[in-house]
Amino acid sequence: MKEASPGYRPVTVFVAGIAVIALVALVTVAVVQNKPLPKSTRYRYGIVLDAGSSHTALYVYKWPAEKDNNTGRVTQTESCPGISSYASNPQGAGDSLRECMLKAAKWVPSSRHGETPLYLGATAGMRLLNVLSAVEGALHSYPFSFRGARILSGPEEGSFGWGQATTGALDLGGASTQISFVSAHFNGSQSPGNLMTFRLYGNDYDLYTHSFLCYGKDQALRQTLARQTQSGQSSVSDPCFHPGYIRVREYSDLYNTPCLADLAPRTPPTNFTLLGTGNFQGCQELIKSIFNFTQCRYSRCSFNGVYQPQLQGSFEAFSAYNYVLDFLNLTDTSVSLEDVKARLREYCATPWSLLQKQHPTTKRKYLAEYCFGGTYILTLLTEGFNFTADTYKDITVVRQIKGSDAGWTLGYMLNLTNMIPAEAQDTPPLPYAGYVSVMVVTAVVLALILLFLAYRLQRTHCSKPHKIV
Ligand SMILES: Nc1ccn([C@@H]2O[C@H](COP(=O)(O)OP(=O)(O)O)[C@@H](O)[C@H]2O)c(=O)n1
Ligand SMILES: [Ca+2]
Repeated sequence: MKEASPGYRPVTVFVAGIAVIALVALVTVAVVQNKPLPKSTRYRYGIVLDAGSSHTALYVYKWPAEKDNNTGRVTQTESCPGISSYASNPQGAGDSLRECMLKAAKWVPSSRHGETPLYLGATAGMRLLNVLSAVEGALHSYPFSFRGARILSGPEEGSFGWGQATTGALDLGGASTQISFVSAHFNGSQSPGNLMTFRLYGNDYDLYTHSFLCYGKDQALRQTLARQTQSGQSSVSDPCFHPGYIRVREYSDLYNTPCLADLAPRTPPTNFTLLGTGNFQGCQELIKSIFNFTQCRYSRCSFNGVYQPQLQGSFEAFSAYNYVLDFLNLTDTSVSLEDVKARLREYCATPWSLLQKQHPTTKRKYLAEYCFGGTYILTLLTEGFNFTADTYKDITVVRQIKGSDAGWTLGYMLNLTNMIPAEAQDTPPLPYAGYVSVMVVTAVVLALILLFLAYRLQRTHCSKPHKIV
């Protein structure tokens, strides 16, 4: 009997060869071919300027380049001066955004500048077209893809700030305030002007939304001052300011707003002296006087004859709701309305001199107005929007919604870049890491099977007794 030859059979060599080639090929494809994009181009960016009544805010958004539907993370924000204050100096309005825009140019990788959309949306009191056109000119000079500056309508301002079907949005700005929510009792037939319809992820939504111009925090305050100066008083005792607060204000300055058009006394003195008395109750009465509750031609109204369906679901409150309630330690809405009132009663009565000592770093203008702000918020929510002791708990005060700064800017950008998905998404593609893992595991398993097969073939070949021919 002749000993079996120790050499490999060609079929064994062939199978083992295939195994090695398969392994190398698959790992190569997985690792080399599907290399992630270089860091600087892995993301896309979008910039939105929110030209509000009190300041302009810049938001830089960032999302993975392969997934336009995965938008929504705000990466940087910056506050620039308000462009409305440049009404008489349009050139200055454009220049005022320079610092903000230079920061944006640093934050967005330069290879992405040219394709990064840049939008400016102006809200509420910003109907100053000459300023807007100057700003447009200035924004064209940056390396981004500028897509225009425009004024948002009230419904747009309200509805783009709304993000989740079950959660309403409450936005309190300086010039206007917005309320938006989905209500089973609303289909637009009662009041078509308050209806915004959306198709999102395969569902249709009928959103109720209303923007109250002149009922933002600053314009509401001016309205209360107007109530107290209608006969050209030279001194005013204002319950919404702290005891000991005293300030001389100019009539021309106070009445220099469309919200108080035709209300200015005919021959007022130049100035009036504002004296704080720090009385919550009195402040609330004064604030109530700027709302009209008497006329309503619908089944139900909020105020000023504006239709509002029954409140429904939870709410997220942001902007000045957040600034003011955060300062007053009142963002916890599980605190009862009675306790909120007690806190405001005590806070408004705090002497101005003491308050300044307690908060040396807070901007004086803001500090002086938190008593008014808190009282206004409480009154707007309960008397205006009809929140009750019970439904007040449904409000969450937020700075951010789902990781993005709360507000209308993200919705505005997604809408203008056609990135709001109307239909439900297909199963999402495998992320890069998942893809590589699947490829490597498949390759290794395949190679192991083939190597095992080769080994078995070789063994059968060696152990089988060879026939002697
Ligand atoms: N840190 C801040 C910023 C703004 N505010 C006030 O919050 C209100 C809304 O500010 P905003 O800039 O969101 O208003 P708009 O510019 O959108 O009209 C204004 O009355 C500001 O004076 C504040 O109390 N604390
Ligand atoms: Ca705003």
